[in-house]
Amino acid sequence: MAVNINRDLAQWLIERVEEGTPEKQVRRNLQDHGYDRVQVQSLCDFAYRNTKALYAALAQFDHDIAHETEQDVPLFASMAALELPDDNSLLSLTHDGGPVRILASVERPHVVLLGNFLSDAECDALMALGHSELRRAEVVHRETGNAVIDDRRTSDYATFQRGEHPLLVRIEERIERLTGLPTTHGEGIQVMRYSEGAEYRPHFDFFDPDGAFMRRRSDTGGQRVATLVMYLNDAPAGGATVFPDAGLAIRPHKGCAVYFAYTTSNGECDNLSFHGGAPVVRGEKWIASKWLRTKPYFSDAE
Ligand SMILES: O=C(O)CCC(=O)C(=O)O
Ligand SMILES: [Fe+2]
Repeated sequence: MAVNINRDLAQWLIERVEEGTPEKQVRRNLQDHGYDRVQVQSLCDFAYRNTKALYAALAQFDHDIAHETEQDVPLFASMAALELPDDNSLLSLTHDGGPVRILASVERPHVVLLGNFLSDAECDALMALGHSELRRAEVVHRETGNAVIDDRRTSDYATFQRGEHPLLVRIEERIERLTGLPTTHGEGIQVMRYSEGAEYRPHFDFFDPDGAFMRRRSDTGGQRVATLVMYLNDAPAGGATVFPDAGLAIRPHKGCAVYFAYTTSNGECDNLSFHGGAPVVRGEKWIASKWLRTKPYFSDAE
C-alpha cells in the first residue's frame, strides 16, 4: 500500500534526520505507529536518501497551508455533536456490543456523554490489560512537561503506546471515527484505577498556553484539544467526573464515556473545562483516558 505523507510527518522526519537520529530508530518508531514494512522503507528512503525532496515536500505543504483558509483540526469538538441526531444514535458507530449513543451534551464546557462506547467485554479486557502494569499515576508538570508524582492525583495507572495491543487499536479507530481526528493525534491510552479515597483533583487537561513546555513543544503534537474518559466499571460510590465551574457531575457507568473538548471558537483554551475525578467513597473506579492533540503526536519525539 502506498504511503501518504502529510506535513507533520514530513516535518517529523526532517527533524529526525537533522538531529542525527539513526535510521534504525526511525524505522522502529514508524513501525510502532502502524506503518507497514513497505511504507517504512519508502519513508526512510525519502528521509535519508532523498532529503532534498523531503524539504521540497515540506515547503509545498507550507505553501498550501498558507493558502488554506481553514483550521487543521476537524473536531467533533467543533460541533456536529451538539446537533443530536433524531434517533439519538451515532448510526454508523457500532461495535460488537451494539451502537454507540449520544446520551447528553453541553455546549460550554463542551461535554458529550456517550452510552455504550465500549462493550462490557472490552471494559473487562481493558481492566485486565491494565491490571498487571499498574503504578502510581503521575501528572505532567505545567512548566517543565516532566511527569511527576503529585498529591492531586492519587490513582494508579498503566500507560500504553498507541497501537500497542489489538484491543487498543480497535478502540483508537473508534475514537478516530467519533472525533474525526486521525489516530495519530492521540496520546497512548491510559488505564486508571482509583482505590477507595483516590481522586484526581480538578485540573485542566490542556497545557499552560503560556508555559515554557508549550513554547518548546508546540511543534510535536501541539496542544491538547479534547479528552475521552471511558468508564470501565460502575464505581459503587463516589468517583464522579466533575466540572465544578459548570455544576456538572457524571457518574461512572460501565461502557459509557465522556468526551470533552476545550478549544473555544476563537481558538483559546476553555477555562470552563476545569474538571476532576471526585474521591471514590467505596470500592474501585476504573477508567481509560485518551487525550487528543492538534497535531500528530509521536511520544518518542516529545
Ligand atoms: O477520573 C475522572 O473521572 C477524570 C479523569 C481525568 O480528568 C483525566 O484523566 O484527565
Ligand atoms: Fe483530566
